[in-house]
Amino acid sequence: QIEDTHPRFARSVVNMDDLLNMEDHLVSKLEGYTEKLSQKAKTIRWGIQQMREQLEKRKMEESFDLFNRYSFIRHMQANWLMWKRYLDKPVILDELNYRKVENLRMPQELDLFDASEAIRRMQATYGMLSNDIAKGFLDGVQYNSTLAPIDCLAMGRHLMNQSRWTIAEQWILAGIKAHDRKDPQTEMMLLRGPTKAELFRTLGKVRFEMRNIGEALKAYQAALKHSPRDLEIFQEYQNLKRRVLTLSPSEPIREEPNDDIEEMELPPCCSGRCERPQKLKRLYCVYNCVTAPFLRLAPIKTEILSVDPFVILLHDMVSPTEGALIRSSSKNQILPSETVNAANEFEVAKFRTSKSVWFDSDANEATLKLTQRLGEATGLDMKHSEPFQVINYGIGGVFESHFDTSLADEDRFVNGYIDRLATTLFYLNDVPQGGATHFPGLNITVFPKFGTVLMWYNLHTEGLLHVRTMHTGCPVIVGSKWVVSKWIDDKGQEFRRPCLRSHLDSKYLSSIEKIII
Ligand SMILES: O=C(O)CCC(=O)C(=O)O
Ligand SMILES: [Fe+2]
Repeated sequence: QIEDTHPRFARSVVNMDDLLNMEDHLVSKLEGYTEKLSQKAKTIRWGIQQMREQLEKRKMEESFDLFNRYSFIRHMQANWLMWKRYLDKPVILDELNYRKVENLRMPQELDLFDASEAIRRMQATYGMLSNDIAKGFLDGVQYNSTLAPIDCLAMGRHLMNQSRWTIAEQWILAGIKAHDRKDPQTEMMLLRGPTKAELFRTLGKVRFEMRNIGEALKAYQAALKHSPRDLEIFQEYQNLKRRVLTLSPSEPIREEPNDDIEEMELPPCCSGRCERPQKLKRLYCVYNCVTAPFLRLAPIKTEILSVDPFVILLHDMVSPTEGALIRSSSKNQILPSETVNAANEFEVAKFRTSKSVWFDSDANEATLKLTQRLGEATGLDMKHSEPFQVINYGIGGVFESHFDTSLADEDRFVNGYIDRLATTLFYLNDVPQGGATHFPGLNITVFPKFGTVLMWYNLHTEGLLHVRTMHTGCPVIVGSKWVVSKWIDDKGQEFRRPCLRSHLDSKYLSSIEKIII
């Protein structure tokens, strides 16, 4: 059981600084250790040289006189004893000060699990091949970094634990290819492996689980070819042959998880390369100068992405100073994001892998300004809105498809209950690759751009949930993603966005939809 306060390193980039500092500390200590080691080697080399010189001298002498003999015997007895003691004495690792290291927080198994899941989801969403990822080719872009065989094997093992055999096989084959690429390997890399035999043996295991018996046996044979004397592999191979003989066709296979569900959660158009529906193509931009008097002086560039549901982009809504202030003040407070589960409890879920922190609207100068600007740009009453939530996603970070509302339609009009009428998402950085906000029902994919706000109504004008507002925070491929969300309550906006029969009557509203023409 992991404590609640564990930093979950893979779920954002903000704790990466801690990890880098820790690595820096450890490396410096290790450096101190190697200095001591080389000092020792230097002393030994000096001793060898001394002894060789003495030895040569002694060999040249015709006969051993008393002094010579005495000194030689003393040398053989005492000096070698001294050397033995010196050689036996370990070069103390106290430099590393393990106790201190233990106190620092090291990534744990759970962090590797998070990181592996992030790659799995990213791969599934963008349809990437394992071997491409291993070679640094990510969704059409070639990067100058690769994954080592050991990383590919770790991915393979992670997927095997989830019975995802097909993709596990792909990763192990990528590991074998990475091995063949013969990137320069240090002694340490060779020491920790994996050997090619280990990779083939794992391949054999996966293929057996897939009931691809012929190929499983072949993989084991390849493993034995690379390590003919490995008793464990040999025994496993023998067991497998025996198992095959007794394998009944009715024996159940450990089935792979259902990918159709996965496609719902991680929609295939996060890349933004899917065709937009025809009726969404004739949309337009306007300068909004109508939802607040101040906008007559400084209109807001507003781009309509969809009329029904109403989805828009508001441009240039954050200044660089405001963005920097929000990001820097959230850094020390940000924690793994929580969501509400079916039992109405908060939990750190698998389908939302980010870190976040709440800020009141008047938390600082920047949040005050953003609140005011958002009120003007939307024509809605910010007194009836939730605090800001600052969110950071790390690599592979996602928020799987969901709705932002929390009530069922029949509960929405019960007195006292408040729901999220609109969502506003401020993008606080340009994400180098991936990380779009995507609406699977509309095929709209919005890539983060600093200072832009994405806004939509979750409820249509009759107050019911608009099912096409389902949306996804797509996996980040490269870099990290900073967003700030603010949800606007339905309660309190009755005069600005009253109930209407149709969104086509929007001209009667005082809120932002009145820009629809
Ligand atoms: O990060 C995104 O793009 C979406 C975030 C989101 O949907 C949410 O916070 O509810
Ligand atoms: Fe959302």
